[in-house]
Amino acid sequence: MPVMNTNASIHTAAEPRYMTGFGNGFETEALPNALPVGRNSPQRCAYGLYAEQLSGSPFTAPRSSNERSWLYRIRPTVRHIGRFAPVTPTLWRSAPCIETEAPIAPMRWDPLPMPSDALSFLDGIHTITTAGDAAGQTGMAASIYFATRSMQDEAFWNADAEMMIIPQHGALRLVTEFGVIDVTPGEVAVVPRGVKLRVELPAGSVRGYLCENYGGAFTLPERGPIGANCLANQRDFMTPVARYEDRDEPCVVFVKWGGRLWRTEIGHSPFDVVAWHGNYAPYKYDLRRFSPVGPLLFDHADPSIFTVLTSPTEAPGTANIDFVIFPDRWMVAENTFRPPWYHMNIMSEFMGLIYGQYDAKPQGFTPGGFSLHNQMLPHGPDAPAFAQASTAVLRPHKLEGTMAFMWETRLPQQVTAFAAASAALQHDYADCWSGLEKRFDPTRPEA
Ligand SMILES: O=C(O)Cc1cc(O)ccc1O
Ligand SMILES: [Fe+2]
Repeated sequence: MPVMNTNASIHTAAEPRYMTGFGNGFETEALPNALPVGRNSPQRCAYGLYAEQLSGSPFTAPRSSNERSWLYRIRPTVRHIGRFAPVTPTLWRSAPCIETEAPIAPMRWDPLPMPSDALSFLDGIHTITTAGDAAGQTGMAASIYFATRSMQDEAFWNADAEMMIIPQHGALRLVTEFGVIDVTPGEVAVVPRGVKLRVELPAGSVRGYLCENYGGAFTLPERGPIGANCLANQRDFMTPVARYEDRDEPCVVFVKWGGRLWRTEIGHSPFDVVAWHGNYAPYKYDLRRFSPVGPLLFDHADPSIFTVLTSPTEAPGTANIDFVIFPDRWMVAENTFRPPWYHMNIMSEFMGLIYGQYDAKPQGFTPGGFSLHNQMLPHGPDAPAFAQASTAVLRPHKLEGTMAFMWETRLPQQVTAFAAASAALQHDYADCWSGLEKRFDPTRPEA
């Protein structure tokens, strides 16, 4: 049965409504019988709507990765564009972007302060790292976003990337062609490539993390021996019901295409989809619904056990991006150094902290901050974390009120000039390990 949403108002004040599931063939209509039954392209669509397909994968992609939706809209998207003009570049960058010769090192930044000037979500994207090549559909960009004003009579779509938005401070209302999504810190939203959106701020200024995924669309990881349940469960993903605006007022449409931002002006709202069906649609997920599975007796498992979503590559098990979280969980392993081990990794790791404290870095990694542990560069718990974890009496212990995340990519990440020159860069980051003195004593095998 199609999900009915008869609220055809242009206003977005009403609470959004969602359908649940991941990658379903959803159906939703904001007016009764707006969706054609049993076919995609009738000779004439109901209500004088136009039918349009949005393809997220090549037509011929295997069924498991084939993504497309059918949209029934007031005007086809070809009528949502005029002549495009380039926008004066902001601090938003795309790969490839090699603009600094900053020496290789583990890097960490304090939270960037909230700007005081009027910034929309688009104005306030500050890119920190890029990897791969947007045109080659490989790699990613990690940015911090700020916004101090809602987008109004403005819309945009990202032709270069799927976007994962992780609010860290403040709520966002994402008005999309497919419907409206509200997200707050603790939740994440994913907007597929090509989907138009407007970002509103229902409760004031915001800050958060933005991942642009140039590669394969985020999907759920394989579950292997874990079986059918736990980790991120399909039913906890939420996709909005159809909602449209029938509004003939001027609107500026921005498009991120070819690593540049373009703008065009039209005379109506592009959020004019009255009904849609398909499996290519935006969604949100509450990270607190993730059911962690971990070592129940001894040792520290690889962080891949906490993968929420993965962007695959052609190479099995080799992600373009793994989106991994470190949520509340019990630590129970016996005779174990419980925090992450010291390591070097062929993948490169961008980390952020949404709230709380991260066990490997009790100091210096604060909510809103971020770090980069690039390909094959060493890192691990700081000296205070080592001292604590290697001497603690090991009882079951709950890590509570914490939510760190990692975007881990197979590719090296390039730091932008903005990030390299930022006053928030911690030049003394490496000092957090300087207390790890030589402890070796060949006469004391018992340590
Ligand atoms: O470096 C980090 O803090 C992230 C991380 C966590 C973990 O538990 C194991 C490996 C890893 O890279
Ligand atoms: Fe790591």
